[in-house]
Amino acid sequence: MTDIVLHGVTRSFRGRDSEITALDGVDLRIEPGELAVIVGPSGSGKSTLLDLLAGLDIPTSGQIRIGGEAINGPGLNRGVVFQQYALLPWRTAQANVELGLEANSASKAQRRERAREHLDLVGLADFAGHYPHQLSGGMRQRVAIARSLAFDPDVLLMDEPFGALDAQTRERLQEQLLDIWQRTGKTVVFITHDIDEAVYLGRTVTVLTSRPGRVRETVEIDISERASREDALRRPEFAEHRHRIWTLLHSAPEVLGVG
Ligand SMILES: Nc1ncnc2c1ncn2[C@@H]1O[C@H](COP(=O)(O)OP(=O)(O)OP(=O)(O)O)[C@@H](O)[C@H]1O
Repeated sequence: MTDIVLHGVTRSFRGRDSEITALDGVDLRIEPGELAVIVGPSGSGKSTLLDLLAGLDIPTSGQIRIGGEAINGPGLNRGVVFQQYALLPWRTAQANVELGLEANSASKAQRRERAREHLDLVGLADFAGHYPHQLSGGMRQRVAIARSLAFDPDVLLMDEPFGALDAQTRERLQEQLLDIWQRTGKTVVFITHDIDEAVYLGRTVTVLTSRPGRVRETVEIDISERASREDALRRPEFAEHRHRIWTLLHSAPEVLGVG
């Protein structure tokens, strides 16, 4: 299991006549095997943070270490799932999952077997031969998750992965993600706008301030004995955490109109 450490991470973008600081001095530690949720107002640098973790972008200053190693680019120790499915339309679900395995040295038969296993893990074993246009939005996103898990990354990075889905599908996938997380023990970083989703999924929820994004607070989500979703949502701790995060988000300067 792998930890993630951000130390003084700043990312600025040069605009036409000014500089935009998306993230400013972010310090964060995510424990090995943790499901860490990041929330923040629009423009607080959540996607920028995920791109930096994925190695798709590099910080202007500061350092990111994953499993003790400095991040300087993309790597097979990290799987990424974006809001849009990013599946290749001309490949079947099976072939899309195999795609993630083509970069490592597995044989064709091994790739086929691993892709099957992971389609099974997301409940899509019967849809292996279907093309993306034959699948619902939720199914496509499950294929994308299977693809990211198939090459067995240490860390799963998810940028609003359920944001484009209807409420019922979203709830089903949240439950499936918790199940996969418990079964695989991966370190997961999950970005969302949705406070209920954050509290339901997160074992920690880190709240960012509005631009420039800084860590406002990391809230430990401590909900005992979650027998089911309904049970978790009914607990007084759920309401307390929800209220705490709502308050942290809404006391941001942007919302008060003073920043
Ligand atoms: N490549 C870029 N060039 C210039 N500015 C950028 C670039 N990428 C992000 N930004 C700016 O950085 C800030 C943070 O953007 P980012 O997309 O990370 O925020 P976010 O919290 O993910 O927002 P949202 O919740 O709306 O998706 C924004 O002001 C955005 O305009």
